[in-house]
Amino acid sequence: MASGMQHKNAISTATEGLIQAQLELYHHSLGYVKSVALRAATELGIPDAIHRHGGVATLSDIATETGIHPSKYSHLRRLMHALAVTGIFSVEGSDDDAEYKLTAVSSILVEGGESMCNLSPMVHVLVELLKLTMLCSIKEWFTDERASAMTLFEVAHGCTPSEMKAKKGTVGMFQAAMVADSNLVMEVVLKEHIGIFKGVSSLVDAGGGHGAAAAAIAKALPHVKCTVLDLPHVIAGAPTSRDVQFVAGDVFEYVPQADAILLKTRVPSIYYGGARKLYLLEGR
Ligand SMILES: C[S@@+](CC[C@H](N)C(=O)[O-])C[C@H]1O[C@@H](n2cnc3c(N)ncnc32)[C@H](O)[C@@H]1O
Repeated sequence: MASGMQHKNAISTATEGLIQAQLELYHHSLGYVKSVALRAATELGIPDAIHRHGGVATLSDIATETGIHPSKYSHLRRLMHALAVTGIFSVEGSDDDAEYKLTAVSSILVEGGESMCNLSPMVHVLVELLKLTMLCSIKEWFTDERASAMTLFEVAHGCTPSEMKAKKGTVGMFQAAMVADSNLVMEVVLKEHIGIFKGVSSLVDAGGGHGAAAAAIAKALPHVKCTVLDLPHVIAGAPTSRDVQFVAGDVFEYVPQADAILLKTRVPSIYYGGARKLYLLEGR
C-alpha cells in the first residue's frame, strides 16, 4: 500500500515537471514576441501617443492618437498587455479603464521627450526581418561545408550586410540609429565623465559613422580637434560640419594621427575577430 502511494506521488511529480518543462519550452520558443511587440509599438508611435497625453493614456486615447481602427481594439489591448508585462509601459487598472504610462525604457522612445534621446530608430534596426531570418540559418551556417568561409548573414541572404543595405537603400537608416545611440551615450559621457578628455587636443573617432559622437565632443569641448574616419560610402552620406572633419578610409589601412582614438561601438570586423589587425595597433 505504502509503496503504491509512493509510486503515485512519483508519477504526479513527474507529470508536473513535464507541464512545467512544456511551459518553459513555449516561453523560450515565443521569446521573439517581446521584440516584435516592441517594434510594433515604436512603428505605431505608441510612446509618442502616451507622451502627448501627458504620460498617461487609456486604450481609446492610444487608438485615437495612433489611428488604430476600432475593429482592432481588442488586439491593441493584447499588444499593450504584452508590452506592460515586459516593462515597456506600466499599467494601472484593467479592461477599458486601464491607464498606460511610460516607463524608463519607453521614455527613451519618445520624439522630443525629457531625455531628448529617441532610440526608436535603433529598435527598427535591431528588430528587422533580415536579422530575424538570418538567425534562422544558424544550423546551415554551422553544418554546410560551403558556409565555412561565409558569415551567417551571407549564408542567409547571399550577400554582405553592407551590400544588402546599399541594395535596399537602408544605409541611412542604420546611421540614423547609430546617431540616436550616440546622442544618448554622449549625453551621459559628457555630463558624468568629461574628465576623460583632459589633456586631449585632437581625437579621431574610428568607424565614427555620421559623426554624432564627435560632434557632441566638439560642441562640449571646442578646443578638441575632432576627426571622423569611416568607409567612403558612409562618409559620402555624412552631414557637413564646421566642427568635425570627415575622412574616408579603412581603419585597417590608415588612421589619422591624434592624441586619442575613440572606438564607440565596435567596428564589425574587429568584433567578429577579423584576421586584419587595426592600423592604429599595428602600423605605428
Ligand atoms: C556599429 S557602427 C558604429 C558607428 C559609431 N562608432 C557609433 O558608435 O555610433 C560601425 C561603424 O564602423 C564602420 N566601419 C566598419 N568597418 C570599417 C573599416 N574597415 N574602416 C572604417 N570604418 C569601418 C561602419 O561603416 C560603421 O559606421
